[in-house]
Amino acid sequence: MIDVRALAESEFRASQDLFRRALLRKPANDEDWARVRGCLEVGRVLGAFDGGELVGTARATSNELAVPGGRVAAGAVTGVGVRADRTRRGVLRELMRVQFDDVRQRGEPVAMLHASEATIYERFGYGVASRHRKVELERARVAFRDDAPRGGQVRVLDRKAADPLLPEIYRRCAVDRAGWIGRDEPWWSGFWQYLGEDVLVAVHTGEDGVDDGFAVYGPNHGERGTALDVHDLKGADATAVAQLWRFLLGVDLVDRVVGHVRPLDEPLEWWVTDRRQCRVTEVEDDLWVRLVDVLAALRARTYGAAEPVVVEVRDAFLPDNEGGYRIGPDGVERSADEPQLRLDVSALAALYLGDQLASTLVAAGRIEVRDPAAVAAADRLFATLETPWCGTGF
Ligand SMILES: CC(=O)SCCNC(=O)CCNC(=O)[C@H](O)C(C)(C)COP(=O)(O)OP(=O)(O)OC[C@H]1O[C@@H](n2cnc3c(N)ncnc32)[C@H](O)[C@@H]1OP(=O)(O)O
Repeated sequence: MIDVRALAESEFRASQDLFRRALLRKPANDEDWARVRGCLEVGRVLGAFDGGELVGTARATSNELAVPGGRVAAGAVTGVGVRADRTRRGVLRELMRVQFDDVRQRGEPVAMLHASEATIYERFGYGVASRHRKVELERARVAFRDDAPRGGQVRVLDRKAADPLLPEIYRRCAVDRAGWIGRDEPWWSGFWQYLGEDVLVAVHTGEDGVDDGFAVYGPNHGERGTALDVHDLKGADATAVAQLWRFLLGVDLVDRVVGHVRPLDEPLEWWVTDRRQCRVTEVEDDLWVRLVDVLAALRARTYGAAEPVVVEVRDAFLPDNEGGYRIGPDGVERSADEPQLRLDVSALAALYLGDQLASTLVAAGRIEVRDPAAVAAADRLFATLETPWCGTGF
């Protein structure tokens, strides 16, 4: 019998050690623990017990998620692990059940996570809501086109000088892209600690004198020469982003610049003279989203101009979400009308931020079509101009 409860603060470190062991890592040293401790919220660190022994853990922090046309309160789930001698006995299933109850009670319509494996979370109703890519550019072969955006100034700062500036610039860079999440002070200190001392920061200042973008990067010396790893790069507009890339590609003694966790629609290949030099070496799932309260989550976003569509949602794990929803530009209601489309809540997550078109999920067999006219309408309702992108690990 598995018993899941919120852990007392005195139990937090044991749960973190269990999580790290589950990820095949050593328990945290005191310095790492102090950093992690700053991220933990009392009441949101769950422990699963079997016969009084801690055998699994999962935690969440209170955050928000940008959705098309708005923001929604979201539980950011992380620290999920089950002791290796107790896996595949339903421990995670119990943790997920209790965590979703808690997320709902806190009035968060959505839970979100980054997954260690793509095979774990769909059964609990999560779906891939955004993706990211990795890009590599051979510095010697890359030149910016004359028509690429240009303007403002880039200055280099060391980490300490950048520390107080970046949270504010990050907020300024949120613009309207779905997938953005908040970064609090413990997040930033964890980020700096994770990257260590050998990173630099470039800050872009716009023509108006306001800092509106940054890149966090560091050298990586390997068999293929020296790469600049770009760990984080955000800009309030295309000029800030292009100017930061231009700067990075101009740093001396560097063979390659590697952008990690970049948005799929970043127009890098359009900015350079030889687009083949912008090599996309990975496309991966970024944010997994779970619509815990489907009605509230659907109501948190706006929709494109199209006829409303009645969608039947299946949700085996949280069955009170099951049923029909009428989704249109004027809002979302529960509906008892004949459904035009049927889909699982995990497939709805793939539509939610605009990552996938309904027609793609129809072709994938993930949406059952009762009324073919509804497919094009659903495409127009859910589509967004920018691809969703989170780009923030947690
Ligand atoms: C957000 C994050 O923190 S991501 C980090 C996740 N943690 C890790 O990857 C650490 C290593 N792995 C683990 O600790 C565990 O294997 C966990 C947490 C992934 C799964 O815990 P378990 O207690 O074994 O899961 P549980 O027994 O509840 O499984 C429920 C279902 O998921 C399936 N499942 C669980 N883990 C996996 C997996 N890694 N791959 C495929 N299927 C899985 C089970 O087979 C079971 O399927 P069923 O519903 O058809 O019976």
